[in-house]
Amino acid sequence: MYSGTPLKQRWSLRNKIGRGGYGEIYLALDLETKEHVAVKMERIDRHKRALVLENSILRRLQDSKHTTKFISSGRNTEYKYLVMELLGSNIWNLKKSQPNARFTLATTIKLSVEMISAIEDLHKIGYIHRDIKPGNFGIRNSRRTKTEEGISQSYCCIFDFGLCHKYLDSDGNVKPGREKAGFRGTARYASIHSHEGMDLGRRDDLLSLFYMIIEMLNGELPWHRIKNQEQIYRSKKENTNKKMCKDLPEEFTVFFEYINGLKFEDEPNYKYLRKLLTESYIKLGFDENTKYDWEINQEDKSQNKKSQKSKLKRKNSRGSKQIISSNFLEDIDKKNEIILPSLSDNNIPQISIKQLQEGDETETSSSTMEVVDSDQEEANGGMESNEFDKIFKMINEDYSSKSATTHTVMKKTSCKCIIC
Ligand SMILES: Nc1ncnc2c1ncn2[C@@H]1O[C@H](COP(=O)(O)OP(=O)(O)OP(=O)(O)O)[C@@H](O)[C@H]1O
Repeated sequence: MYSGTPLKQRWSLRNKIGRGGYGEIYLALDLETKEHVAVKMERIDRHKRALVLENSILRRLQDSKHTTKFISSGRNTEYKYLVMELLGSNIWNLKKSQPNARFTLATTIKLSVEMISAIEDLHKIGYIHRDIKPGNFGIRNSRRTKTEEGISQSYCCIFDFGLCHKYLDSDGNVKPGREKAGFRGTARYASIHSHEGMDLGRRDDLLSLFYMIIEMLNGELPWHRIKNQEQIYRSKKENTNKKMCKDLPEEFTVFFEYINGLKFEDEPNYKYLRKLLTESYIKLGFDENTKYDWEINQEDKSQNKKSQKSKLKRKNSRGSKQIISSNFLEDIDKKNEIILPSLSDNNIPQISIKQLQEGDETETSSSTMEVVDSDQEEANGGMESNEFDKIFKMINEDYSSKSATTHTVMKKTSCKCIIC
């Protein structure tokens, strides 16, 4: 774990918010702007140099609304680092926080449409992702725009480009598929082609997305509890699209059949796929004002808080002694507090930083790539979702009291409190 001085005298690292196959991600405070950012760190002695590839791809993707904003990159004596926009929760954590750990059809379709755009943007710059999974998509909490198909978007972002592969040659042609390629990605979401050692193409990112769609809707995939890669493969073969799409609108079957019919070199018709899902969305009676599940839950919670607060006010004004359930009195439970460090940071020692060069990119070769297991944590960037919840809750609290330099106090569980 990094415990050094602020990077480039500017980014002061706080909590770890993610860890993965090759790096660790920290919440950091930009001492100049006082904004929170995300910093991905990779040890300098790591020979696979995934962060260099990630840095290069992220810079090239800056015209896309579906990825994080690049802020800076560099290295010190021990680490390479990449500073980027901080997103909210990733999709895995959001899904886990919903009742039965699943999304409604409306949310799943909306997210899927955005994910198709995110994947398309990456493909357009000549790369395939090869590790499409819920832990690699996050939500940007800013205003939304509409897609060509009329659905609101610009909300869901893709990240983690460390396993990307360039599928176009320098003339912009699709490179011929390699006869034999090793397994790539995360077993739970990997396409059958990946299990079979075939070279991966654009279709495989979409096939992984299809598994994600089923998981978002059902909460789990049929092979959810299987760890062994070979058994996961067998389960994927047994659970045909017909079985998995059984209770879903017919557009999902059409979606699967289309991507399943793509050949290695085929360019997917992303617009067609978005249109299919949007049609199903409209048929089901949803429209652009339909909210994401977590927005509805948040609204419910804040409505509850408001009504409880006003009830409390009324009762207090009558001068009575009350025992209340204190979900909303989160900031006074000293027994369960988490301390968010002060926003002010003085004493910043000097540190020498060398910027990464734009062309300093490496394409991770198949022989050196890592196989990522389908472990639950792996779907989520290596962190338990409750760890994320605490941290992102802290950030929200922090923003609401940003001018203060004192500590923000939060509670972990609900309590009872006597109000006099
Ligand atoms: N910009 C960001 N804002 C907020 N959270 C982020 C950001 N980037 C990454 N994370 C969090 O960190 C987790 C791990 O990030 P990322 O997938 O980039 O790391 P990794 O080392 O490549 O992981 P893996 O090996 O699991 O793919 C993500 O799931 C996400 O929750």
